This record gives sequence, C-alpha cells and structure tokens, in this order.
Amino acid sequence: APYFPSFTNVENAEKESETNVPTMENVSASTQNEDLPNVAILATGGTIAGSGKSGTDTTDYKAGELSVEALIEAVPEMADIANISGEQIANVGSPQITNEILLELGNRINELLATDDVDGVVVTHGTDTLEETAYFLNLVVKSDKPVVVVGSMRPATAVSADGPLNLYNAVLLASSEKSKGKGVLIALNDRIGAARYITKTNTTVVDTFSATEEGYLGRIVGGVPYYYNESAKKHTAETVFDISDIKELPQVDIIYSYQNNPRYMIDAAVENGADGIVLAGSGNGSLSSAYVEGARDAIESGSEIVVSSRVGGGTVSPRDSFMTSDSLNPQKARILLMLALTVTDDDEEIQTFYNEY
Ligand SMILES: NC(=O)C[C@H](N)C(=O)O
Repeated sequence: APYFPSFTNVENAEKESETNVPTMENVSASTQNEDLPNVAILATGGTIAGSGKSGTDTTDYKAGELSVEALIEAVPEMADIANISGEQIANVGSPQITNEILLELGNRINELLATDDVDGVVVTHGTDTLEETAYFLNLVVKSDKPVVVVGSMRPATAVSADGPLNLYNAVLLASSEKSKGKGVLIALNDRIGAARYITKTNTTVVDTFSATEEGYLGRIVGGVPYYYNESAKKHTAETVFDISDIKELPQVDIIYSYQNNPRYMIDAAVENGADGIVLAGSGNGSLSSAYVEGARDAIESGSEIVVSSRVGGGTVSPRDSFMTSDSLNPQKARILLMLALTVTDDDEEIQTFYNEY
C-alpha cells in the first residue's frame, strides 16, 4: 500500500475500534507482555486524529475526528514495543485547548505516572498549540518517567500521512529508559525535541517544528533513539509548580507590538481582569511609548507585565522597567506566567522563574 492502510478508511477504523482498547482501569494482565514497558496514550485531537474528504485533502480536513482506539489500532507495530492503553481526554483542534483541558491532562498524567502500572505517557495533540501544552506539562509533571507530545501535519486520511510513524516514534521514546529525566519531549519527523525549545515555524509543511538555537535533544534512527543534548533548564520532577489543587489558572493575555500600536488593548486586558500580560515586543523586547505607558498603568492596577519578543528567537535581555521572558516566545512565556502566578506575585521571584525554567 502506498500509505498507511488502516488510516485511509476512517469509517472502518471507527467501526473496528468500538471495543477493546484497554484503558489503565480495564487493562487485563493476560494481554500484557511483562517484558515490555506500559505506555498510556492520552489523546486530545488534532490533525493526527483528523479526517479529510480525499487522500490529497491536507487543508480542509476536520481535526479531532478519530478516536484514540482508532489511532492505536492503526499502528499495530506499537504492540511490539510496549503494552499500550488509551484514554480520550478531548478530541478537538488544538486552538480549542483550554486551561481546563491543560489542568485535566496534567493531573491525569501525574496520577498515571505515580503508579507502577505506567512507564511512560504519549499525548496526541494538534500541532497549532502543541508547544504550549508540551511546555505546560514540562513545568507540572512530577515524574522522571518519559512524557512525549506528538502530532502530525497531514490528517490520518492523507496520502503519506505523517501521523502513524510519529505516533510509533513517540511510543518508542516513551518506552525508552534513555528518555527518563529529559523533560517533556516533542517527537515529529524523527527528531527528539525538548518542550522548552521546540516551536512551530511553518503554517503547513510537514517539517514545521524546529528547535530554537538551543537545539534538539537527538533523533530516532532505524527505530532507535539517539540522544546528544540535555536541556539546561529546570523541568518536570524538579519544578516548584503543583497543579493538584488548582481549579482555575490565572488569566494571562498576550499583546503584540507593531508600529503605531495604541495602548487600548493593554487597557482592555486590565479592564477584563488580566492577572498578567505578556507583551510580544519587537526586536530585543523593545516597546513603543504607548505600550510602556500602558504597561506601567497596568502594573499600577495589579497586572503583572512580562516582555517577550515577536522575533521568534533569541533572549530578551534583562531590564529595570519590566520582567523579561528569557528566550521563551510569547505563547510559552504566557504558560510560565500563569503557573508563576499560582506561586507568587513577587517580581523578583517571577523573573527568577523565567531565568531558570
Ligand atoms: N496539524 C495540526 O494538528 C493543526 C490543527 N489545526 C490543530 O492544531 O489541531
């Protein structure tokens, strides 16, 4: 077959999969191979679970259509490397991922990894906001066991769908002792990336995910993970963030900089109760006078301000006037500010988080 057969007929995949993919609750000891690690796949939707009208439909398809059972049954080779269980956390395109879903996902992963029954977790996710979820998990998972976030750019129904091998590779990484203690990983296109450093860089192409200058951790070659680097930033078991009792995350908004920008968006965020605002400054976090004044007033009103950059790479250098995001892009700087505000509203402490995480 020119492309992965089980993924090409979504109707059959759905029909065949109505039963029997084990969840951690009903996984039966008799179906387990004791020599293999146990990997739980938590599905949230995205293009990896997407379905189009034809094999060449790569833009008008619907994300979040296939169930976790269908994804698992489409890649039977995963059973050779791990005992697989599946859970459906959500089934949405990733722009629909909310703070509520993040909290549910993070708490469920911590629950699973705290048991001896799960050795690693794979999260299937839409690529548009994948880096935000991965970085969130990087900060709240309380375990050294591997957590791998994976997606695809082509829907499951496409010719040369990239989902099946990406999913297999994610399970491979989640099953590997070598992946322990590396922080949350992002696995696409045979590359192993750290959640802290990976970002989406292209609207449509398959190799859209890139590491920032800080680099990749490694790659997968012939079904074997090769690691070369480690992240110098704190993650997972060594972080201070604890979401077990958190019902709602603080409201943090992102506001973009551009020539002639009016300050009313900052004012509107404050009026709507933003606990924090990340400013996507230009260059090295530079801001117009309108934004500087708006941001000063926002601080007076009790909102925290963090300056990141719209540039897409580099470190925003420290300054006296506002906190800065180190090398976190605005969307990841927002994730860290939400979590930081669950711990403190002290600027110095929050700045230290930006430098350490
Ligand atoms: N490739 C993808 O997964 C894009 C999709 N719109 C999503 O983020 O859910």
